[in-house]
Amino acid sequence: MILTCGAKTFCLTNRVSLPPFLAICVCCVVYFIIFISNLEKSPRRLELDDNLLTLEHSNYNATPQVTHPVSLKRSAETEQSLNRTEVKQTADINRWINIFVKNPSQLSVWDPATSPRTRNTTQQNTNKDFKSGRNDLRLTEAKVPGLFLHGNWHWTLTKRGEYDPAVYTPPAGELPAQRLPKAIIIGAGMCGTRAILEFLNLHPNIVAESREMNFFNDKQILDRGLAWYKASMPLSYSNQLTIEKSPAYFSSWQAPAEIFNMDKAVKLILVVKDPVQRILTQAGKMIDRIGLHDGDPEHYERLYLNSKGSTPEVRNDSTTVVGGLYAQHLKRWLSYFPLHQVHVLEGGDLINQPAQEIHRLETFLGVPHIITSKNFVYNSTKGFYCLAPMYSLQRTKCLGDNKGVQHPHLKPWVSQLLYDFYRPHNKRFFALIGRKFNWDQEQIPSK
Ligand SMILES: Nc1ncnc2c1ncn2[C@@H]1O[C@H](COP(=O)(O)OS(=O)(=O)O)[C@@H](OP(=O)(O)O)[C@H]1O
Repeated sequence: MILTCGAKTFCLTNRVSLPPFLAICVCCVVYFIIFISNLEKSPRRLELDDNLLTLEHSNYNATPQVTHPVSLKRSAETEQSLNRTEVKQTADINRWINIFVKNPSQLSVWDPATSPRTRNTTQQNTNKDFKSGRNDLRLTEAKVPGLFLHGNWHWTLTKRGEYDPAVYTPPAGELPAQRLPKAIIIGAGMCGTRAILEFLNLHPNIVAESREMNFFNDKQILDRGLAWYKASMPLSYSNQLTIEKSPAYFSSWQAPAEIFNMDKAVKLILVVKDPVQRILTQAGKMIDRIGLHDGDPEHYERLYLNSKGSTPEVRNDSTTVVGGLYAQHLKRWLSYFPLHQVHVLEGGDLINQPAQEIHRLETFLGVPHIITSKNFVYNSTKGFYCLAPMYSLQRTKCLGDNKGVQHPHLKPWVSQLLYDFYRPHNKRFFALIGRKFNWDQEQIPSK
């Protein structure tokens, strides 16, 4: 309407005949629509841990060779604009990127003109996207390494820096697939499970699922079945080993049997630390989370002390306390798995000498020795070893702020009570594993 009126006025004042002018207007409108639709397909930034990769896209309706690099950086703006679905997509993307980082030689630019079969598949995905009204990046359905799709665009991941092919090469011609874990970090919670997962994930032959799946300890999740569990795992090649960590498995009644049913040859990793220090981690986390003061012990003491009677006792019904009864839990595991299938490491050793502990784990897992002390840098602010940058653009990566929390100070009599409580349990644990750790009160490092 507006267009016609405007055109009429323009024609009358300028003495131009109407049809050619209308044709120009229609062209402008068409051009405008094309411009808007291309805006929708313009590159979007994705959340990534490291400024490590370049994502390129090209429109396969246009010339596939024309690519537009997009640097990926974590940014507050991106994080805010992500809705829940997109966050899920981002997690998928990060999982893929994990594979790509480890398998750079498999990266390939997809040329739809020479790959008609893939194009058909991807076209279907694209249609599905449009039908469901979703306009997010789809990665999970892309079957070609290095490629994923968004609308009419195909995206190609390229990386800066890569593993030396002498160190790792994926099997020729193989596509990555999701596999059940061959090793599981079963616990114990608060003892360094995240550090082990992150450190092992440096290894090119190891692919770690970063989420705690809690599959074998939770009946409701277990009911989803092994196929669901497998489909939740990251992509890997056949010469890689998938690992998962869920610290709740260790104290779970059902987890040992269920994991045995999945794979009786699965390798189990158990990290333990002085159970009193473990309690302090839990108390420290509570203080941190709800902003308590060290001087408000009555709040966090409830985690481990029962002060209902006249004399306070250690609460042997609290999960915080029970979590440190290592012998009790390990016994259940050993009724399914032989001890040589369980690698036990001490949390303090992991903190002080991560490279040595990971070296032992590499032996246990049967992967080549690749991770060395060069992969770690001590961060004096954090008070822990962090991951050294692997590539020029990467920064040092420490574990999150919820690791290495400030521990509250225990009153001497409470400390005595806890050490006396755990001593016989620790003794049984040492007898089970055939090793002894220095978990006596005198040995407590001052934090
Ligand atoms: N390198 C490095 N950086 C940071 N933290 C490290 C590291 N290595 C081990 N740890 C110890 O990990 C403790 C937390 O254990 P988890 O990761 O098993 O906790 S959780 O169960 O997943 O919540 C955590 O316990 P707290 O120090 O008491 O917070 C750390 O001591």
